[in-house]
Amino acid sequence: MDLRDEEIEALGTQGFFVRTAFLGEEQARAIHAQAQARAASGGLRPAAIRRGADRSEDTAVRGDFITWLSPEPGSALGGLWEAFAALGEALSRAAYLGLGRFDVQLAHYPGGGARYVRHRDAFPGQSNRRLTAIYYANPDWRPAHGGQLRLYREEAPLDVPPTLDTLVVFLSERLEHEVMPTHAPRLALTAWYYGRDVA
Ligand SMILES: O=C(O)CCC(=O)C(=O)O
Ligand SMILES: [Fe+2]
Repeated sequence: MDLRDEEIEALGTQGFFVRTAFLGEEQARAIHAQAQARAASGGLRPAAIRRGADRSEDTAVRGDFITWLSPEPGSALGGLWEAFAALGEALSRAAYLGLGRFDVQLAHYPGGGARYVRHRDAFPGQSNRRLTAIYYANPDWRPAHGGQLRLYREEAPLDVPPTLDTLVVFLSERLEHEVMPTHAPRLALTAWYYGRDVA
């Protein structure tokens, strides 16, 4: 996969970049269909948050339902997995991030105002999550559906709508972000990449 110079530069200066039309419409729709079927199968669980040492669920903080994926060669989600792998390799080469393995989560926000309050995905010294890559699988997303990803960069925050085939990449320790209240079902597939020094 090819990274653009401006994407590598934006990652360094702003801590993120956004690419629309990442895989193309046909592949994106197939990913949507498979993700949607997984969400409808009832296999997703309320996401947990950490409060001190405890794992707890608090839908006011985080209202999505999640599952962790495994590679499924030959399927649409398997194709996305491969694209995440290629992205990690390209970023390691181009941006010297030294990325190793990654986990992939499917998250479904059911609508009804479900959100995820402002947070960071990693804290220096506490976690080895280095990079977050989020891929959205929502055809026909409209402004009235809300659910933007709000990125707290140095200037005024940037709102990214979770439209089909949009990819957002950011440094996990650096960028605070938030999922604005969603008023329609919203699907996101997120890869978290770890540093190479972790087994
Ligand atoms: O779905 C999104 O846009 C972001 C979700 C998020 O921030 C997270 O799961 O950590
Ligand atoms: Fe996050």
